Amino acid sequence: MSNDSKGKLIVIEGIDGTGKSTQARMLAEQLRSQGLQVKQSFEPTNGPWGSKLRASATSGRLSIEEELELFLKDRRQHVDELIQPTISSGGIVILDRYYFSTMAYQGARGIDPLEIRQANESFAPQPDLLLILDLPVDLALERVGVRDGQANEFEQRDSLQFCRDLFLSLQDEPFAKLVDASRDIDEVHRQIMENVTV
Ligand SMILES: Nc1ncnc2c1ncn2[C@@H]1O[C@H](COP(=O)(O)OP(=O)(O)O)[C@@H](O)[C@H]1O
Ligand SMILES: Cc1cn([C@H]2C[C@H](O)[C@@H](COP(=O)(O)OP(=O)(O)O)O2)c(=O)[nH]c1=O
Repeated sequence: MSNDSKGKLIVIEGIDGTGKSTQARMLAEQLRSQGLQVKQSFEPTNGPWGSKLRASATSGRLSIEEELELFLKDRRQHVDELIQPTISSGGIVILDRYYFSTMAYQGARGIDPLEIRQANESFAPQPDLLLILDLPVDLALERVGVRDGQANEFEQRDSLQFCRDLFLSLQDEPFAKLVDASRDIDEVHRQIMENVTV
């Protein structure tokens, strides 16, 4: 589904620990300082389906079928209630994770990423800009480890490698930009701003 609304959808993707939340916050602040209407959001959301998914990350992983169904339900609600209304009214949405994470993380569990993409794009608008924050898995785990004390079910090394490779496979998409997330926070922000023409 192409995004032909007046506003802009900016998506930040990358494995856990690449700095998505940090950069999403800095980008939103920068664009708001330029007088733009910006909504920052993330997936899984804090809605009913997203909350169930978050709980499962530590209480015990759901079956791949249940997990995929919940991510699709969470995203449909997110598109209907926040994403589409905001960009249709000319606003900017900055997302910390979107359906590319589903392609990566549920792809790592054996579902065909292309099928996941097609299922999502039947209702979810493609982004105007996809920022892929790239970082070696070991470096990312070091950052997450420091923050969470231990990696959760989603953050096992081999599946993170699959996810990193999946994200990298998207860099040739017309809307994608690869960002070296190993640089310091301000340098990563500078790289991102180079790609965000308002
Ligand atoms: N460029 C960076 N260099 C070093 N540490 C970073 C950088 N960006 C973020 N961090 C730190 O790494 C951890 C994960 O950052 P976060 O933005 O939550 O990543 P994500 O949302 O991708 O999981 C946090 O402790 C954060 O302060
Ligand atoms: C959006 C999305 C996230 N996830 C996973 C990635 C995260 O490890 C986990 C929880 O997301 P999140 O709370 O955003 O973790 P983090 O802040 O570390 O990014 O959900 C999927 O498996 N599929 C998806 O479609």
